[in-house]
Amino acid sequence: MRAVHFGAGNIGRGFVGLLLHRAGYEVTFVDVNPELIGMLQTADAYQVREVGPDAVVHTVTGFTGIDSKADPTGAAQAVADADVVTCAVGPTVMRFIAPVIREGLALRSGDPLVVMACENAIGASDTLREHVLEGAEELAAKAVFANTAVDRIIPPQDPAGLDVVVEDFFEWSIDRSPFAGSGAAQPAIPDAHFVDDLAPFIERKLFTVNTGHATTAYAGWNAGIATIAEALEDRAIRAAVEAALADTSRLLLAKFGFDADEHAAYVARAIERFENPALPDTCERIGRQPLRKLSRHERFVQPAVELVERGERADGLVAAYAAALRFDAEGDEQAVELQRLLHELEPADFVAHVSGIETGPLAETLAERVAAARS
Ligand SMILES: NC(=O)c1ccc[n+]([C@@H]2O[C@H](COP(=O)([O-])OP(=O)(O)OC[C@H]3O[C@@H](n4cnc5c(N)ncnc54)[C@H](O)[C@@H]3O)[C@@H](O)[C@H]2O)c1
Ligand SMILES: O=P(O)(O)OC[C@@H](O)[C@@H](O)[C@H](O)[C@H](O)CO
Repeated sequence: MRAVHFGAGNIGRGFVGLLLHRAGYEVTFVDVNPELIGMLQTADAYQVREVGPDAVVHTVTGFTGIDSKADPTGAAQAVADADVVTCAVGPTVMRFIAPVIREGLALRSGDPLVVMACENAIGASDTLREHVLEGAEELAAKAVFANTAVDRIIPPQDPAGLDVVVEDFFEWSIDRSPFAGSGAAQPAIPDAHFVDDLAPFIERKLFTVNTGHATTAYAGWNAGIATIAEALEDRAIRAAVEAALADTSRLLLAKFGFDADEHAAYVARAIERFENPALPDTCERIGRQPLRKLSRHERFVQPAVELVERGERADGLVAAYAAALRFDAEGDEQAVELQRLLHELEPADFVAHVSGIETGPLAETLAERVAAARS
């Protein structure tokens, strides 16, 4: 069985590539980083080293790499020949891999290709599908796109090698509904979890792990703290994280009917995972791409909108949004753009442009926070 995975970074090598290898796939990693691809082409194996109480060291073999910038035709042919295509390139990068997948589908014959985006975003595979089929609707029957939710904290790695250090926790939930009647079999990936309805899984993950993570990161950054674990030692920061997660918990319990105790345990486990002392993760990585994180369907604004629609307050999320406005990491293009927009746009225009809310009490509250962050 052959898999092509776009994005040979942390999640690519340390999570999706590993689970596909364990499922028996030969994995071709496609990336645009020539050094990384060179290592993937010459190495026979790399290790995924878990840290934590249930830690295991995994050895991944049977892979290769293709640089899609240098060899777009080779990458498209690999897609054409694959059983499964996955990606973990970042939600904003999916549109750049779409032409390669489109070209691969055009070359393909036989069963429909299974495509699964493994990004932190609701409906990422649907978004990828739109990009792939743009101007090429005739290819629609050649692929089945299934949404997924991926969860494993993987901090920045040593770029000189392929080995990856990861937490021992992982969860890969995949929507099984697109496979029914599609002509493509549900892939056999024993470490993944196929579900009939992905919404509770992706929303619980994004609005707990990622909301809590981002709240910690922005508060930590503003306090001059480098790591997530250190930030959580600060009582005020921990209280801010708890307030944001109290908001999302109210929403998730009301929306999906989760058991309250089980959800409280899920939240507590997420915070424990952030604190893992063996896995130093930075406020800069977790805060990366703040414009994406402040956008309409992301970890702060989406749950806040839904709470307000239900007649509830979202003060913890609003405070986290306000903290994010001060994220000014110099090496992060979106942080630079955020600071430009913050100072050039009127507050209400900033909220409309960045977060997609134009009117109503939440728009007004967020605009007040934007005005405060400008001064
Ligand atoms: N790291 C984590 O803890 C974690 C956990 C769950 C989900 N995710 C999600 O996984 C995705 C990837 O995150 P990551 O941490 O692995 O990032 P990363 O930066 O480590 O890896 C991304 C890789 O994509 C490659 N890339 C960029 N443009 C490309 C293109 N046009 N074609 C092919 N490859 C390209 C980069 O060179 C890089 O190797 C994101 O959506 C992220 O939100 C990350
Ligand atoms: O990847 P992002 O930028 O969407 O979010 C940063 C982190 O919160 C994220 O990578 C987590 O580590 C991950 O989602 C855990 O599963």
